[in-house]
Amino acid sequence: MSDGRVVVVGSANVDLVVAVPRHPAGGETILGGDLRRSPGGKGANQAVGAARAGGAETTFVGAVGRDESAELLFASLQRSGVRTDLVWRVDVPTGTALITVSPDGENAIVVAPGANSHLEVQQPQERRIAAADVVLAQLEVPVEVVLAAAAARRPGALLVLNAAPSRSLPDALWAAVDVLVVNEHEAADLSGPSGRAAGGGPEALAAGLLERVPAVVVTLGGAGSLVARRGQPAVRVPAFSVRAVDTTGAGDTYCGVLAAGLAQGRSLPDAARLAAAAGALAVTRRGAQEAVPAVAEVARLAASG
Ligand SMILES: Nc1ncnc2c1ncn2[C@@H]1O[C@H](COP(=O)(O)OP(=O)(O)OP(=O)(O)O)[C@@H](O)[C@H]1O
Repeated sequence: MSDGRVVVVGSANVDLVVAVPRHPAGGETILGGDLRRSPGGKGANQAVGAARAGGAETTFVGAVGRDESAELLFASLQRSGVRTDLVWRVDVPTGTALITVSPDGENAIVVAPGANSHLEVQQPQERRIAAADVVLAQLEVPVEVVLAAAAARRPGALLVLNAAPSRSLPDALWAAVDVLVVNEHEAADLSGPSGRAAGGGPEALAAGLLERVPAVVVTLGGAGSLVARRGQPAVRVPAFSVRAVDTTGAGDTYCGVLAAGLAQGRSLPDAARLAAAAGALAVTRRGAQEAVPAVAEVARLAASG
């Protein structure tokens, strides 16, 4: 099976995380624990997933500033084997997520998109996209960028869209998507009032979304995922049973490995099984990119299921 070529187009952020006894109220100052800085952003996380856990030849197309945060992101991407030669450097701070975590594990997050808002797809990026088997995108960068990436694909190459965070999609993007990956909330948001009223379960939501795209994957956390394709019965992909420590980044690891599997010529259900193994391993470790497992670990867990 070939390595497969994936181009991930999306966001890169540095996560600044502080544990707090409780979230502060407006106007209040509280003391928290030590500051943790870690590489994140859905695009960068998914690129690490595709390369490190999925084994695909992966290019990340994103934008960062000329600051220390950018260096942290480059180091993490490159450590995982992601090609970073087409990442834009702009005169705007690198995207930053300010995250406080309370003892019950609830996060409060403010994102400053910074450089992510300045991402562009120009000729060098278009050429790399034209050589890809799969283009993987999310919605933390301007939607015009996702459309430009979709337009640069060669015939037969797939656009996998992780429609997160939730926002409505323009018709041109609906028309370009080959595989839509959403969690249950995102599926309900994209389905609108009629989809939600149809009974609400993942099968019903996926059936509604199949009217707009040829294939849908609904991720269901510890309950696994659902793979639905037009004209075929939907397939439930069970989760692997693990001790969850930190669920951050499970969805991103899943998306990266799903894209890698498709680029390597696997069927959607087969790619989803590998993605489930990678997502399960990711929840056993803290952090986002730091928690992404290696290909061999994913293969071992997948073979045990
Ligand atoms: N607790 C868990 N145990 C085993 N597998 C899990 C667990 N949580 C997630 N996974 C795997 O990872 C996949 C993606 O997780 P999830 O559905 O939570 O994505 P998400 O909502 O996009 O997550 P997030 O944005 O928080 O990373 C699941 O479909 C499942 O296969």
